[in-house]
Amino acid sequence: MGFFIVQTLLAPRYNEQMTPKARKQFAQHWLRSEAALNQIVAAAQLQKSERILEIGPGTGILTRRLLPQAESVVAVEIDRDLCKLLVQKLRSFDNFLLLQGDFLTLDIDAQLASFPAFQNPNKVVANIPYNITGPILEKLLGTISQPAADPFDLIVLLVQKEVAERLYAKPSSRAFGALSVRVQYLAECELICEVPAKAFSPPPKVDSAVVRLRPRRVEPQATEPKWLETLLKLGFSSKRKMLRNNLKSVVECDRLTQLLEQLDVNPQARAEDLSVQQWVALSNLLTDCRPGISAPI
Ligand SMILES: C[S@@+](CC[C@H](N)C(=O)[O-])C[C@H]1O[C@@H](n2cnc3c(N)ncnc32)[C@H](O)[C@@H]1O
Repeated sequence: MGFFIVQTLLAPRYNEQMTPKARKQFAQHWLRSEAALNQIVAAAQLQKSERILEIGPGTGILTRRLLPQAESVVAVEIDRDLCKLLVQKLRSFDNFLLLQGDFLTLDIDAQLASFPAFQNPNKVVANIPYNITGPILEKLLGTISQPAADPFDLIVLLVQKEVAERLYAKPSSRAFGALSVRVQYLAECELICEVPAKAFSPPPKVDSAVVRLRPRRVEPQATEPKWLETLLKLGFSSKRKMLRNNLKSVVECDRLTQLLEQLDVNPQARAEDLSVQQWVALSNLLTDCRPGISAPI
């Protein structure tokens, strides 16, 4: 068994040594740094029995390092011309499967139905296109109200540094925001290393960082996850305002003050001062404020 491309490709012939011109439309920046590649692979803590999903293999520079260390690698690449190149480059690996398509819309489980050796990848390792980081995170982790049914064991991603900072930010820090709460509700997040723009060709306008996400099997439980999502939207709607002002359409100031004190939170706190656990606790205490629920007598 070699590798498979789901759609038949007609593309220019590539010399394996040449690096294809990066296409802006697909946010292509080729990683050049051996040090960064080594850190990504080490962060994935691979076992030979593991199945990897890679998003955007590009020229295959990371894929080539993953293949000898895992049972299988399935990679999703949108650029048809690159798929042609990858097929040529990685033809000697029989544990590689290439799917051509848009990661965001591709039904990967359905595509893998006829390839048992590649089904149910348990880790994700990728240098992703930065322009779709949010939707990729959502597809991998799900949302607070709809977490991934069968979460990955580990996700290692190279992302824009500014996004990375938000993912692992601590409460009350500059970077802590609604994205931090949403993602940290679903996964433990840690910084592995920073990667300067010059580590890529062509260099992106921003620096990057490798992050490791460990999806939680038992997440901090919100009794009404949709309500928590609504509260986060309201709470972070105006970053400079105190939380009690941002939430005044759903709860009276006095009651919120009392609840915040009960949670050991300063009543003058802003949304970013609450930890994920405090957000969950607050939403659980405020379930009676949901639209359509009458206030307690
Ligand atoms: C930043 S480059 C990384 C390439 C390679 N992994 C590396 O480290 O050099 C992002 C890759 O994602 C691919 N890509 C962009 N949008 C995609 C999408 N929606 N689905 C799948 N792949 C996509 C690009 O074509 C490109 O190969």
